[in-house]
Amino acid sequence: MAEQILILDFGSQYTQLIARRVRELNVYCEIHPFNKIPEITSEIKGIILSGSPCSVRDEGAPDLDLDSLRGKLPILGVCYGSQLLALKYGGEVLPSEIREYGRANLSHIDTHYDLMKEMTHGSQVWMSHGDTIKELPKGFEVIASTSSVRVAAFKIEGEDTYGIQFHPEVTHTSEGKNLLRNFVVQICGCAQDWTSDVFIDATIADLKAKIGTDKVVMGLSGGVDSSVAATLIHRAIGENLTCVFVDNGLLRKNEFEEVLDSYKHMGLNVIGVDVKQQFYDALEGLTEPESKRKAIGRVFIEIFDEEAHKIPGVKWLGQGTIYPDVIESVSINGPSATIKSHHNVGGLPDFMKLSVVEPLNTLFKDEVREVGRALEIPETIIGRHPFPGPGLAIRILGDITAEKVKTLQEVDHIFIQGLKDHGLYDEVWQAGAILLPIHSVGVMGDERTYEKVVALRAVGSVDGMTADWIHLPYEFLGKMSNEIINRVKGVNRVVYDISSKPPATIEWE
Ligand SMILES: Nc1ncnc2c1ncn2[C@@H]1O[C@H](COP(=O)(O)OP(=O)(O)OP(=O)(O)O)[C@@H](O)[C@H]1O
Ligand SMILES: O=c1[nH]c(=O)c2[nH+]cn([C@@H]3O[C@H](COP(=O)(O)O)[C@@H](O)[C@H]3O)c2[nH]1
Ligand SMILES: NC(=O)CC[C@H](N)C(=O)O
Ligand SMILES: [Mg+2]
Repeated sequence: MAEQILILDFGSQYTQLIARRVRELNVYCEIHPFNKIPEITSEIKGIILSGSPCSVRDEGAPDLDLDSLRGKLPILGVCYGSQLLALKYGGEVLPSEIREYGRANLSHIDTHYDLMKEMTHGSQVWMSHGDTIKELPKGFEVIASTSSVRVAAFKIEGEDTYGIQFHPEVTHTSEGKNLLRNFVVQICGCAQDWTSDVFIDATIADLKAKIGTDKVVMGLSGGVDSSVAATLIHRAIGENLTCVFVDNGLLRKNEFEEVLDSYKHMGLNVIGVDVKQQFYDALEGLTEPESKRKAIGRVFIEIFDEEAHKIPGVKWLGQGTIYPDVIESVSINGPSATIKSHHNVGGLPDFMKLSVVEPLNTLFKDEVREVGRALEIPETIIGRHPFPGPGLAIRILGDITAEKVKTLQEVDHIFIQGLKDHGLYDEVWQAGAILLPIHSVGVMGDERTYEKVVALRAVGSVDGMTADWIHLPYEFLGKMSNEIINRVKGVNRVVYDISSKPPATIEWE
């Protein structure tokens, strides 16, 4: 892989944003936990120390061996990272009188320093801290201040080590991108040549070297991630790739046929397997969300294993795993709390004697889409809303039956088609319908009804990590409600989900 910036994570909610901003500068970067620092190879051009929910004054606060890094390559400490630098070398960090959260303005900037080049007086910055650097160690110079924070930025004399109290990665810091560019390009000397094309060439070469003449079997879902991953593997090894598209009985209306058809035009070798009943049997009677997810994950693996055995010489299982899936499973204190078990993360069971190949496990969703477009994958696939592997099973609250799936497929179809017909589909990052396990009373044609409730959900997001509900036009929502209640038997009430993530999640289970 090309030159890169290493981001050491102390657990800040903004660490992923730092990575995104650096990549937007066409510079590759990776996030690693502060206590699992990788080998510092010559490809690493600089280090960013992230913020943290911890205080440097806490007993057992996250710490690392800065002596082994300082002076060897450029370092930028952000918030906690800067406080750690100050404290460890003899400075003083104290609780600030007021917890500084929100907008502030740089009242003093020393633009002689590379980090501060082209930053303007009064520039808005985003603060989020409870501690403040009262005294800097000897040899540390203040290079920017706000009216209430004297040490808003510092540099260590004679080396490219910097600290900033504010968060350049947050868009509320109006010149944050300029500051990060100063660090990554001026100070670290990165060439800004990391593009989709570079990624594609390097990945194909890497896949060729790794897989050689072995055979690969891969689960293909019609979604963006697996389609892009399969195309990359196909470019690398051609006919030695076999894709398997599983009809788990939890797909959307007509999806199995439509997706198989769209892959025909892409030259991929795709086998469709109809194993609906196997999934329904495994799900029978299960109501608890995690039990449902685990059962689905298990059957998926069984099916892939069966299919792999049908192809002589298969050594690899291809997966469409992307970077957020990986980050979520390696937090700084070991694996983070399991919020939802994604069925494709966590390794394969022992009985599967296959190695895993995941060409997209360093990319964010929007980057995957960019790569897909560069590979000229049809927009009908690249522009698709994400759809979870466990499918409608996590949108049917309670137990799963074929009849409930049928009902939800009809509702989902009306909603998604409605979004397309009204030019709203591309305004929305992901949308779907949820079948609730409750009945409510209605009246239809003078008759009392006692039928099911569905919820509609449409969110905006960049990478699914955070999301906001979309303000769909009332007229549109009204129309959808009418159509659903009139056309789908057994549904007499429609509600719209107005929760953002966090504190809710996109899927209900
Ligand atoms: N119906 C399916 N048949 C075969 N493999 C599947 C199926 N559903 C999911 N998978 C596998 O599980 C992986 C994870 O699914 P996930 O939904 O996260 O990604 P995706 O479907 O490729 O993309 P998207 O997030 O855009 O839907 C996929 O990359 C694919 O390898
Ligand atoms: O392939 C998948 N397997 C899963 O188990 C899974 N769970 C959630 N999702 C998708 O991930 C994104 C974030 O979802 P949540 O906010 O519900 O966690 C949303 O895009 C969800 O649709 C999944 N995708
Ligand atoms: N955002 C941060 O890194 C905050 C650092 C530390 N927890 C503080 O409150 O000052
Ligand atoms: Mg999917």
